[in-house]
Amino acid sequence: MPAGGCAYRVHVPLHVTGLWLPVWRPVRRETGSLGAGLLLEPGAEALVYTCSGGDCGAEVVVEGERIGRAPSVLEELWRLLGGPRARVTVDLPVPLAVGYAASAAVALAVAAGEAALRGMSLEEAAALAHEAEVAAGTGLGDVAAMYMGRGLELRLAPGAPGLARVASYPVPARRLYSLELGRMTTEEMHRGLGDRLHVLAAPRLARLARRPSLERFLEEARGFSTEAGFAPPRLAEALDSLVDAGLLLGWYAKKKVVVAVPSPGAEDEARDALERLAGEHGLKLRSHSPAPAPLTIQPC
Ligand SMILES: Nc1ncnc2c1ncn2[C@@H]1O[C@H](COP(=O)(O)OP(=O)(O)O)[C@@H](O)[C@H]1O
Ligand SMILES: CC(C)(COP(=O)(O)O)[C@@H](O)C(=O)O
Repeated sequence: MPAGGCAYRVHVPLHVTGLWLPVWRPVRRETGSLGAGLLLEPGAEALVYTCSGGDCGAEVVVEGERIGRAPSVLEELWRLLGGPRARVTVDLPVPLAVGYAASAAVALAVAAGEAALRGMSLEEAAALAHEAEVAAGTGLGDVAAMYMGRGLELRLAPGAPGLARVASYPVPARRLYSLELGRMTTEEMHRGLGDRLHVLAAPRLARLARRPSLERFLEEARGFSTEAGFAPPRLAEALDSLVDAGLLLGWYAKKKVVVAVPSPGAEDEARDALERLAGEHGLKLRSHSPAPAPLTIQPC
């Protein structure tokens, strides 16, 4: 930890996409995705310090354990910034490469910290974090969602903050749950999906965009998850039966994370049922709340 106190505190919500359509453009700032996802708390918490020379850079702590090497997205970000000029410590409440868009949260937190000390606008910093995500192959729509969205977000125009258009809808649940099935990088996921991604996601996204609601999002994202093979069939059956029993409003999976939204008033019962399911399948259960705000930054 640097000797002086921190200058800024940055908070970035997590994001789990349920549907996405990559939009590739010659320029990384314009590349992105159309799609929809849920923004979740707790998110990444970062402390920003002034630094000199070898002190500058980032430290990423995952569930209390400092990781040995910085995620690749930070190498891309620093290349765009001409090297680090701040010391940023980022605390993540979830692991990397599961599906919580942890890589984007780290990039955005570090970019916001760098911007604050350099007098750069937050929007420009967020655009650089987006470009770094695209260059690293770790995300397309996560930075825009985290910078602009809250609750349920729909990405209506692709690209970096400044170009993307994001519509947000409040999520009427105090608690949401996630189950972790293992690790999968974004690169592995896209390699596995190949051309099927467009065929599976496009009609579902079009239906959601016509009549956006949490229920429709969950229905379309669940359908996509099962078609894409993110949810093992036995687990999908068990989750569907919790929906049929009225405990869950819905669920979906992306990469190796399942998000389950309880029915209004059934949060405790849903948690008990998910705890049993997690035990049976040897999975990690986490509790979240819908993020009420996008990225925030304040003096320490
Ligand atoms: N223990 C680790 N230390 C450093 N980097 C890691 C570690 N585990 C995963 N990574 C990197 O973190 C990034 C995770 O990004 P991504 O696959 O998009 O997943 P996420 O959904 O968490 O953003 C990848 O670049 C991956 O190589
Ligand atoms: C799906 C993804 C391309 C990657 O998301 P993650 O695996 O969380 O890094 C995301 O950025 C999106 O555009 O929706």
